[in-house]
Amino acid sequence: MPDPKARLAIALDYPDAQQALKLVDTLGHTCQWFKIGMELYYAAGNTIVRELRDRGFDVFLDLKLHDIPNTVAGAVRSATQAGAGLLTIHASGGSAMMAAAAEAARAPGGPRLLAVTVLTSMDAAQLTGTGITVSPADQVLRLAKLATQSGIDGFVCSAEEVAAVRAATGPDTLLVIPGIRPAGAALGDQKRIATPAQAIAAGASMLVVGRPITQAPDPAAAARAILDEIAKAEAPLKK
Ligand SMILES: O=c1ccn([C@@H]2O[C@H](COP(=O)(O)O)[C@@H](O)[C@H]2O)c(=O)[nH]1
Repeated sequence: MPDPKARLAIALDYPDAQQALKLVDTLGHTCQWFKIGMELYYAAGNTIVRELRDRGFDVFLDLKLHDIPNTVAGAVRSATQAGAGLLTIHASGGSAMMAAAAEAARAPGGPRLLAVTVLTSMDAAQLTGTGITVSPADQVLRLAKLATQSGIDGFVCSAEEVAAVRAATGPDTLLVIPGIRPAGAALGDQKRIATPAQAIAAGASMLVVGRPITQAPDPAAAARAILDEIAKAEAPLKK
């Protein structure tokens, strides 16, 4: 059975490195992957990426790049220098942007690229408001196929779409799933959600969890409970 630690990324959504590292220290080596999003990266840049790498952790840089191809390729090269293992771009940036990012990521030490399809905070009504009148599931599949053709390694989608994306893109595709809420957890701004067990059973490769851990009274216990849930959900798939 794969180590459940390899299947969980903790979202360090903090305004500065000090608060982020306090949580990292609280968790000890319960977890292996930490996700740095825009809030922390704009405050602490590549310094926090290197700090986590120096402590022996893997870093998922969730910058959701979305710009013209030349600019995104340059951003991928900058992220490569910091040593991030995973980096996100927005699939809605289009095939030329994704192909330029994929080419830049092929440099030695480059990150695996994940294309964000439809944000898990969006439901059908919000998607329609942006002018996209197909369902979130259809839009996720459309963008996943486009990203695959553009040379992208994996996708970010919700647990609601993961089985369909897995069927369309194959067993080796990296499918990373945020919007994870253990039973009874507050939804916050997330709309397309699932429990850790549901997401793993549906075919997720890796789960992203932020507030259910970072805002828990005992973050290390919350992380351990999610790792246990992942391990139990994995077991039936291995029979
Ligand atoms: O579609 C997406 C893409 C990225 N995210 C990020 O994941 C975490 C989720 O945090 P929670 O506190 O567990 O809701 C956060 O950093 C988002 O930027 C996402 O939620 N949905």
